[in-house]
Amino acid sequence: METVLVINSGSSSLKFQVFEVHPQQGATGLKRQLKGQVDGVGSRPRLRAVNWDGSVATDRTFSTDEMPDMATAMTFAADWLRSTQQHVDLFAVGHRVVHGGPAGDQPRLVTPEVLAALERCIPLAPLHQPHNLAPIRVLAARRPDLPQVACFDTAFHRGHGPLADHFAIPLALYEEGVRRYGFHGLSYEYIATRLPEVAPDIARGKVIVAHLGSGASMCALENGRSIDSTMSFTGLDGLPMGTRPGQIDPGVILHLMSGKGWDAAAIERFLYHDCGLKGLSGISNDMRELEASDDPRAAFAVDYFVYRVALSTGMLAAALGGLDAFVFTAGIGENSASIRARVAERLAWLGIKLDPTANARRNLRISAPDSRIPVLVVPTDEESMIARHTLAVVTAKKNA
Ligand SMILES: Nc1ncnc2c1ncn2[C@@H]1O[C@H](COP(=O)(O)OP(=O)(O)O)[C@@H](O)[C@H]1O
Ligand SMILES: CC(=O)OP(=O)(O)O
Ligand SMILES: [Mg+2]
Repeated sequence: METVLVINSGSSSLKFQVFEVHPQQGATGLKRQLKGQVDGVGSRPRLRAVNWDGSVATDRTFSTDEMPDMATAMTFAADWLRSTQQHVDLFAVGHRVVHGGPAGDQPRLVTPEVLAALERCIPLAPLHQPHNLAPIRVLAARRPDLPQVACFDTAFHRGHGPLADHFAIPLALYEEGVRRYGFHGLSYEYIATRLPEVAPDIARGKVIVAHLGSGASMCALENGRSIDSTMSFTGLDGLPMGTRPGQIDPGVILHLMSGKGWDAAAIERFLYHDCGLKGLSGISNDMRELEASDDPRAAFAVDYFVYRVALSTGMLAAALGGLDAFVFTAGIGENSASIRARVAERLAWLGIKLDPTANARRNLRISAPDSRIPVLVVPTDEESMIARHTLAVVTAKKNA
């Protein structure tokens, strides 16, 4: 049996899937065999994987001492995968690579030149890119014959018009690559391919997708294409996240530098690791822990998150010039009925109204029948999007 292995490391999780592959059947020739993740990295690490039939392949919790960071998460997951996948023949490996840079408008077969270009993007995604590239490098050294495909979070947004793609800074910097790239593109692309299947009535319309996870952003889709997004040059912009502040006045950074004498490394650590839900609450970056806490600082951090999702909805609805549907996805969007309810309450002025039972059950449609705008929960699957791209890129190369 030949397989495609997909690796996706996020800011608090490492996700992987194994697909059986039949290249001659094209995009339909992928069948999921195994789906797993290490989540809660930094709070309560857990490695869990399920087989294609839903049976549990492994389920293990770790202390934060045993698994302090994403690098150790990667080692535990790789060791476990090696032990279970001894008899399979790898056809290709697909990787989520968060930053594709100015040239990253589509998935790429990894070559030394591609890898070097992606390494230059590390400063633009320090929380993700090193973990995205580490397994590519290890596999390239061990198995130089094995095709590897890099799929970029930024690629789906590369069709943005110039108004959405620029900062108001001198154009020379835009030419150097200082642009509003946008991220979570593999997730938005997957949702855009899912909507015609699950909600054909709205799939071609103006849709806001809220990808609310440890990293969080929102995207304005029109006819399945990205028009604008809350994240920009790096994954720091837009919504508050587990440990990132989201939109912040650059004057704060100047103040940290000249008022408090912080250097670039200290500021980078602060912005990527100490802000967001963790910074505001002083308790945790994990939404589950904040929702379970009765500490007022936890409640404030949750309020702030909900407020900023609602503000960004107004902004993206303006970018679209209207709104036909709102979609929740990712860790928080798929699993927290209370966050969905609270966001919807703040959007009542748009005519949004949830059906509490449908929301509690996480139905596909969670809006009330008389809601002016349908609200959906569509579970994302970045890995299956990566598997499809990987199969297409490798097959095209073999047929060339
Ligand atoms: N039942 C739940 N209620 C609230 N938040 C949840 C729930 N399940 C998961 N989450 C949150 O989802 C986030 C992780 O989302 P995910 O999309 O997997 O993140 P990432 O890919 O960025 O690591 C965490 O903040 C976690 O607390
Ligand atoms: C870009 C980003 O923030 O990704 P994640 O949500 O997986 O951390
Ligand atoms: Mg993610």
